[in-house]
Amino acid sequence: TGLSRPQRILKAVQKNAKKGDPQSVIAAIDHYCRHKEWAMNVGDDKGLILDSVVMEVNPSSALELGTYCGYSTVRIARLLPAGSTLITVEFNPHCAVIARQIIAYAGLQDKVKLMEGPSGDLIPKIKEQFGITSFDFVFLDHWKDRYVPDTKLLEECGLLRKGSVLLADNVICPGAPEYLEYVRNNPRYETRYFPSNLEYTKVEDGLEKSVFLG
Ligand SMILES: O=C(NC/C=C/[C@H]1O[C@@H](n2cnc3cncnc32)[C@H](O)[C@@H]1O)c1cc([N+](=O)[O-])cc(O)c1O
Ligand SMILES: [Mg+2]
Repeated sequence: TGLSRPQRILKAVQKNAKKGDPQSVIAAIDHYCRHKEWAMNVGDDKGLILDSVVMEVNPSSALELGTYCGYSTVRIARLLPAGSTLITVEFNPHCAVIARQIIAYAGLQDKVKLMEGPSGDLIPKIKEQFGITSFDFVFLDHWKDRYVPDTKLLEECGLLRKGSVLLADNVICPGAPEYLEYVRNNPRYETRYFPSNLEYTKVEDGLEKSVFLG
């Protein structure tokens, strides 16, 4: 059979982006997914909101749940200060192998640690494995029914501190209703919705930014 969608996205990067230039990698994926073949990257419109929150937080330690092809991994890692680390979690080995190549093509492999496996199993291992005490920033973009259990797990594992910022993709489309219920009715979070559109479409979607109050 032919190439998979992640493989076609990697090919578009190798063909159209400049090695070591994260912005050109982002532009190559956005162009391919807008004009050739849709894919579930956070995309350029919501990506600008992601960028602004990452720049505001300026995290030393960041976590991404759901790497997919590494598009948002590149978006986040390119903005991290020197010496910072982004841990990204992906359980599909085929996606992981593509994401590693896209992250390396952007020249960001020294800032990113990709953990292969299910978030529910890996989150409890992060402290011991990476010596991380807590995350300044977390981007949730994996299966939408995992947002609540993994947020609770991050709390239980002591990986959130007063001021940690959670940013969740797709809270409108495909939707994460339980997650919105959880953070909006929880005195331990200060939460705000950033309206936008589903990647590469005119469909309404947005990001929910939630600050953990400790
Ligand atoms: O379904 C969506 N995202 C799910 C993302 C899934 C990605 O995260 C991994 N994953 C999942 N649970 C995991 C647990 N642990 C590790 N990796 C995990 C999956 O292997 C996949 O690579 C989605 C759908 C649309 N859409 O319009 O339909 C738009 C979007 O922006 C989306 O993000
Ligand atoms: Mg998404």
